[in-house]
Amino acid sequence: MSDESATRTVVVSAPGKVLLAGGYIVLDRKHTGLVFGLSARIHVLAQEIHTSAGVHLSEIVVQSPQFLNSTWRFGYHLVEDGGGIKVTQLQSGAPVEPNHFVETTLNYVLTYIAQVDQSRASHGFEPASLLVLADNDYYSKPKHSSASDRPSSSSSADEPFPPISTDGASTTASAPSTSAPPPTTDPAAKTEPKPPRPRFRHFGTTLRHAHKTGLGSSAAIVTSLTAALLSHYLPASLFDLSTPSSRRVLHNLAQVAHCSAQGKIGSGFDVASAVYGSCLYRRFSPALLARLPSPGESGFAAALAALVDDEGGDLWDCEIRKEAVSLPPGVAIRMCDVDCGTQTVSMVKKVHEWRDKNKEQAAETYDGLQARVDELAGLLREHRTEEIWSVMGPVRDIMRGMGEASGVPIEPESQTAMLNALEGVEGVLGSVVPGAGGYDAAAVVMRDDVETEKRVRGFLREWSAKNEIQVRLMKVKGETEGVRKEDVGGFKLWLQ
Ligand SMILES: Nc1ncnc2c1ncn2[C@@H]1O[C@H](COP(=O)(O)OP(=O)(O)OP(=O)(O)O)[C@@H](O)[C@H]1O
Ligand SMILES: C[C@@](O)(CCOP(=O)(O)O)CC(=O)O
Repeated sequence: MSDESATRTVVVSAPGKVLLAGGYIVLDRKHTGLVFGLSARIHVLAQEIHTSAGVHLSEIVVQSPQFLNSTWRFGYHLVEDGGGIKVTQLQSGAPVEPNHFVETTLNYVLTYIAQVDQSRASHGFEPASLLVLADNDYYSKPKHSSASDRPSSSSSADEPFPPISTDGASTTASAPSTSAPPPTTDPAAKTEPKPPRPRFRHFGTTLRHAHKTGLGSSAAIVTSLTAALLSHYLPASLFDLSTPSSRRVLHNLAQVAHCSAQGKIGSGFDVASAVYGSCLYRRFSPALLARLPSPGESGFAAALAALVDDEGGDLWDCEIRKEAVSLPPGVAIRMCDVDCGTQTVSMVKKVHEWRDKNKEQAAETYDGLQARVDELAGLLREHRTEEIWSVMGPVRDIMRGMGEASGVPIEPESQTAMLNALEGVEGVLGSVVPGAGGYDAAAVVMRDDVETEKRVRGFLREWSAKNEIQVRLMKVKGETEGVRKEDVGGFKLWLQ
């Protein structure tokens, strides 16, 4: 690797999220939500593609080597009338399902880069490879994972999956997946020590069929992909992730791209926490995005850059209060995966229908929940550990009430039964079905010690057996840090 390309190789990671309190109300600018970042991160490694002498490539390749059939190749072109850069997914060989979040992010970020770095227009974008590596907790465990947790020989050979070393890092770059040993049924193999769990597991399925746990994978990937592209293509004088102004650019650009990919239905709390980590969040005015042309439309590039740069500082009216949020020492936020997942969009639609038909009751409920959000943030910030239960219980009651009134399973009965019992375990301080509720992973606020963890694991094991379901305590913990640059050295076995 030349010195020049080494400096352009970058790894960025962004955290997942848990909206501990404030689901639904945070969609309204009148209200706020209490969101924690999570230790589960999505990493994006950006590097140049080296071609043989005389070979000219103009491609951006995004790969998620933990999933089958997850290599997306894009061509790109400049659209006339200031329509920006548009990417087109290239198909070669077996058809690959589009990745809407990745494609949309490329359209927005490449357009922004071309607009702010005018010198680039003359030579376009050098080909680049972007590798997405998600911490294992973003998806439920595959039911029949092989002993090695690596792809079987049936996975596509164009999906590099380096062999795993004992520390979870891979040992060679771009080794075809066929190098993984096939699953064995030899009974003698049972006596062999279990191979170490890889840091980035192969899920043995396509992304579409993966069971997500609800940690905010789309916001984390849009944010880390945006940051990786900006860091890779722009000189440090125009983008430096360690500066507040560049973080603001990243936040604004990732919000716009994520909102567009999501169909403008979210409050943006997940992107805010992917960038800034834990915070008390008030959303931006939805009108902010209303005037922005779509990618490819006349004037899109200039309007996007003006919106993202916000030179006057008066466009983005969201509030991200980091100082309002912390965790008492010795207390952790943990997550319990119930291996189901939830359709947030249809739940939001139904809750809004109820809110619009029952204005008074809804306003009372929303105000009641807001009071609890503020109280809970205050208790945690002031380290009043013994009082946590006294606010988390009422948060659950209000969420359950809102679910019953609107006919939405915000806290489904099965979750109610489990959380009630779980709250009886010594060391558990409170629990909640976070965010929109439903069957995403439940959040548990508990003492951060091995004894409590043992008791909680034991409880979940028994609960799973008794109820013939699969509930498990995930490794992930609440943490405060947002997006960050990672040491490329830790990923060198994924380098090309
Ligand atoms: N590892 C990955 N590689 C590439 N794209 C990914 C990856 N993980 C998630 N995505 C993108 O994010 C989409 C999932 O977004 P979705 O909003 O449904 O989930 P989520 O953000 O995890 O949900 P929630 O907000 O409930 O946690 C996928 O369809 C894909 O476009
Ligand atoms: C319902 C909502 O307020 C929270 C959704 O949270 P989650 O994706 O279920 O963690 C929607 C939003 O704020 O984007």
